[in-house]
Amino acid sequence: APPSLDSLSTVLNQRMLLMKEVATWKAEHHLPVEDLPREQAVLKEAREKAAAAGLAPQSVDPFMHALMNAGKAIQYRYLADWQSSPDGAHHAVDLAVLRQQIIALDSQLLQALHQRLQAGAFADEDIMWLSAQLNVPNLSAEDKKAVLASLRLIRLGT
Ligand SMILES: C=C(O[C@@H]1C=C(C(=O)O)C=C[C@H]1O)C(=O)O
Repeated sequence: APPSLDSLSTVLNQRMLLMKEVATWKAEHHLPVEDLPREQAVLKEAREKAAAAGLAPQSVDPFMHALMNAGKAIQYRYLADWQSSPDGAHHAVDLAVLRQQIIALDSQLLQALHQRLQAGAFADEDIMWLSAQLNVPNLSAEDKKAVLASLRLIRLGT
């Protein structure tokens, strides 16, 4: 792997894999996928963690939006699949627990990004390598591209 991209790809996959669990909870509790107040809270937390990790806080906004858009799209695809054949045996994990895990992963993501950017800007090979590593069920090629493109907008803090 190119330097310091390993943990970035691992944590990105972990965050997107959790979307199946989130969708399971929402299906059981008849909750909508999109929760805009929650997205605001996630974004605010990400800016604070970005600043603490040594990144320019606003520069992570497009990345966080792309991640949350990908996360919602993954959930919608699960819910569409379960419409005709419910995932009956699966026991839902509490949404509050899942959200704590998501916030913890975001913190790790921002730290990994800081480490990576200290070694230099993302090169085309880095993006290609990451693209091959991101393999989560129900993640579309377009959503993956948007997440990867937004990575290049992240800047070190001053
Ligand atoms: C993951 C969730 O679903 C959606 C995606 C979010 C995210 O990726 O952080 C946040 C809020 C929701 O719009 C959630 O509700 O926690």
